[in-house]
Amino acid sequence: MTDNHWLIRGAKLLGRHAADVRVSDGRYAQIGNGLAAEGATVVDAQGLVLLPGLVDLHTHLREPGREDAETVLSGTQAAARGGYTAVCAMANSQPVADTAGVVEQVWRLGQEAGYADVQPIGAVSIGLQGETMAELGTMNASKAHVRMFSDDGHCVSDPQLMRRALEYVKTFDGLIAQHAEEPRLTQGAQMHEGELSSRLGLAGWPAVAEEAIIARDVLLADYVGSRVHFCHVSTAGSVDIIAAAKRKGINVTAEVCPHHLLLTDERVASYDPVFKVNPPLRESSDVAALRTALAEGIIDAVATDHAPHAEQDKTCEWAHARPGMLGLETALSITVEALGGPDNVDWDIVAERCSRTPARIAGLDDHGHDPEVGQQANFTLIDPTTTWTVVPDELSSIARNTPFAGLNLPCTVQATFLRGEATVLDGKLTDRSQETA
Ligand SMILES: NC(=O)N[C@@H](CC(=O)O)C(=O)O
Ligand SMILES: [Zn+2]
Ligand SMILES: [Zn+2]
Repeated sequence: MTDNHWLIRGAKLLGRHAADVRVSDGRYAQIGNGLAAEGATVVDAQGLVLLPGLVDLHTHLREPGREDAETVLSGTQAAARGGYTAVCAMANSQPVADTAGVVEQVWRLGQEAGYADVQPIGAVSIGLQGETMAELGTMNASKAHVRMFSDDGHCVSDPQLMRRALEYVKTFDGLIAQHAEEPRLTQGAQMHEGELSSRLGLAGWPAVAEEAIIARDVLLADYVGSRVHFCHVSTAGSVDIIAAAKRKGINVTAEVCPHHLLLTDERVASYDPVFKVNPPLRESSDVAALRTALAEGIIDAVATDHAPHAEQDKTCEWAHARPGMLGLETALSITVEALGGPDNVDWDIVAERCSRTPARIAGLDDHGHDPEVGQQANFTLIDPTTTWTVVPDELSSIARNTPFAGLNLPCTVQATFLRGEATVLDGKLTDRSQETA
């Protein structure tokens, strides 16, 4: 059923004043008080907070290649339930998204599913091998309009390749999203290197392996005059380097993941591989520094690094388990928690870090806008007064590897609208199969 006219009644826009919002033919049509229903479907949004639809800079959708862990459909359904209207899909699929063909396929699958816009990220190097630059220009010129490139899962560790890639993307105002991990410093690494790794006898992944690459790439971005974005920043030392770079006016941006804002390496003591992730869970001093940096804007955005893994790749011995955890359906709740909880959070900062800024970084012009007549109606409605318990089997993702199982979290997503159509209503996915035939 197509429903083109909606009246959202009484939502608190950006958590501030309540207003009625009329949505017609995909766009905001009227914003005011006491608007008449006039044939529109009415959504009672009293007490709900309206935010621009969230935008994820870092999602692993696993299609093509590992549809047993996630598909574009299941991943974007998880996104919609998490309040997202757009996700950037990482390139480490099988085959790797290193050609126009693969990025166009992923883009089209997103459009067909109809739950969130999928913006493919292209690989920097062919096959993520870190040797030969992929055809960035061809991917940019394709229907998928790729502007962001990343070898995520791997670091672009060769400084010459990184330099050339930065030079190349500069020609079309693109950017490189770096997974900062000096591979020589993390060989065999199983967890954060610190007091606990020594005690548990697990090989360490030192903070300096991340910080050394971030420092190098800040210098390269400055030298080349191009843009670098740092994925999943996890240490206090990285925050210091990024802050210094920004003070100098160097064009760098950074994201932090919800799990790094909430969890520490102490979880590893359970040897439950659900807590294994790259970069690893760090120390409480890192968590504190990341929270402050996010609140202050030194870290620009929250990104999920949603990394679904099939049961057999996660429910095994720690050393053999794949790194990565689910994120899309829990990110908003954890961000609110990390920014002071539902009673104290500044919703404008949530909108900035989870929607406006990531949309700007990714170049998604129709996303990340506050309600304004004429803009595309991409938004989400959040109930800040409710809490929910994370039950893995109730998530929309195919995979089950959430590190937050059993946790009681603030805020529920009541509805999400993509281009003026509900993808989630009353907390449940809508049927989108008619929309996209
Ligand atoms: N974060 C992870 O631990 N894993 C990611 C890759 C990555 O983001 O580096 C994955 O693709 O599973
Ligand atoms: Zn990564
Ligand atoms: Zn990732």
